[in-house]
Order: sequence, then C-alpha cells, then structure tokens
Amino acid sequence: MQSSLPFARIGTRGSPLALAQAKLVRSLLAEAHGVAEDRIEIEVFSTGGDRSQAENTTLSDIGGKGVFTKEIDEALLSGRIDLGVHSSKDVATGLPAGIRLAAFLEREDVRDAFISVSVKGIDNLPEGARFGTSSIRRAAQALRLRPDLRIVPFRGNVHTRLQKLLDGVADATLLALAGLNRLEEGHRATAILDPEQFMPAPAQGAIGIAIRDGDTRLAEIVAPLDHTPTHAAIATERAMLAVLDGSCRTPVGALSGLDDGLLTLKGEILSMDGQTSYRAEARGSDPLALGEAVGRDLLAQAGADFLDRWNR
Ligand SMILES: NCc1[nH]cc(CCC(=O)O)c1CC(=O)O
Repeated sequence: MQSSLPFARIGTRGSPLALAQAKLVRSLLAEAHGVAEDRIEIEVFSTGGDRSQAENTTLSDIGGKGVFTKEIDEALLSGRIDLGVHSSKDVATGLPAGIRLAAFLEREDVRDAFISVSVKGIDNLPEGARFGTSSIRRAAQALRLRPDLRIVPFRGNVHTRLQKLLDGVADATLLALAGLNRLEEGHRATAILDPEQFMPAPAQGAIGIAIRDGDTRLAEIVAPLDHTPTHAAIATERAMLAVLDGSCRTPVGALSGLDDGLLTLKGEILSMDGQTSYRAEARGSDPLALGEAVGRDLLAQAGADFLDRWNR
C-alpha cells in the first residue's frame, strides 16, 4: 500500500525540452532516494508563455513576471504538486512569496549555438540576411556585429524553430546549446559562439527546481540533486539580473565562472540595436553580493534611466 503512494509530483511545461528536463529530474530523484520512477508523477501545465507562442503574440505583449511559471507556481502553492522543474533562465527574478528555487542540476553547456542551413558562421551571412530570433539579447548581440541583419521574429519550441530554418523562414538563428544537447540535437549547431562575444542569458543552461519555501520535506528531497557550483553561479547571475531589472525589455548577458575558488561574474547590457553596450566584471565569495555589485556597476555606467533612453 505504502509503496503505491506518490513520492513526489513534478509540475512542468509541456514542450519536448521541458518534458526531457522533468524526466531527467524524475530519474535522478528516483535514483537518489531508491524509489521506483513511477512513484514520481509528472503533471504538465500550459503557461501564458506557451499560449502566447501558440497565438504568436510576443512575450512583451502578454508581459508580466513569471509568464513561463505562473500556473506551475500556483499549483505548487496550492499543494497540487511538490516540485516545479524549470529552465532557470525562464524563471523571473521575483518569484511569488512562498516559492524558492532550492536546487539546480549541474549546468549544461552555457553557450549559444549558431544554426544555419546556408553559411558556416554569422560573418558569412550575406548583406541583409534574415536572422530569426525573438530574444532581444540575441538580436542585439547579432546586430552589434552585423547591423545590416534583418531580425525576423522566431518563436515556438526548439524543433519548431529548427523546422522554420529548414523552411527558409530565416537564414540563421541562435539557440542555447544546452537545450539542443538535452534534445539530442546538438549536432544541429553549425557553430558554437564565443561566450565572451555572445554572452549567454543569465542562468542559461541550468535546470532549477522550485519548492514551497519552508517545506523541509521538499528541501530534503531535492538536496541530493543540487550541484553546489551551479547553484552559486545561478544565484550570482540572477542577483545581477534582479538589480538591472528585471524587465524582459533589456538585453542582458552574463557569464560566471570559478577562479581559484572565487566566483567570477561578467555582465553586459546592450541597447536594442546593439550599438551601445556596457560591461562589468568582478570576483567574490558571496554570490548575491557579487551579482549585485556587477549589476550596480552596469547601472552606474549606463545611467539608471537607460531603459527609457535606449528603448523608447
Ligand atoms: N526561452 C526558451 C528557452 N529556455 C531555456 C532554453 C534552453 C535551455 C536552457 O537555457 O536551459 C530555451 C531555448 C533557447 O534559448 O534556445
């Protein structure tokens, strides 16, 4: 009888990437606790972000925080599920009260991949080529190098975007190598971009697990899955983002690392057209303090009203 009770219920979005990530968490949890996988349930939620993709509106149209997590957050708070499994970069810096990102799996490759069916790299794109992305960061970083590119909105899940390329909707796109790898599509990358030049999104490549804050049973369940260096890296990148924002209307890149036991963080903000950008970097032992320091340095360089000046 006892063994048929669910051990834990996971909430996730329904995209192939989200499901692959939820299944990975399920198998790691089953292994860590010696329970059968079928005692860990996966419940799929459609979020505002998913619906906007289907309707082909933009994320800024629907706006608001937690567009990829709201429904999962609510199910977590109501007790319907125990764990929310997310791509950390899709989780707003201001989580609802009562929810906490408690564990992060070891980070996948943090870099962006360049994908094209016609050319080997961004430099080889012909004048005025169509660059498919709905990420304001990727658009700004591409336009910085190639102001002639025409940005084409490119939403939908990873497979949809790859198919759009094959269909000739755009000449090239950028995708997170992490997502491609988790879908066993890493071979689709035409080139892997230098993360110093194309700084990834804060928290890119890391699966995060949300729990109810203060629920010690849940904290114990996820603790064995937490990868300490990834946790520190995501904490510092998200702390930087929180200072800057957290408007999804500002192109922001982050790159953290470890150097001689100290955490390092580089951050970048760009104007929408990529023609103005600021960088800051620092090192430290406290992830939150480091992220806040780099974020404040960027704000000071750009001027706190940079959002209005750049993006009007
Ligand atoms: N916004 C969509 C999204 N959220 C997380 C990933 C990739 C996986 C990750 O960064 O963990 C992607 C797709 C992409 O940017 O290519």
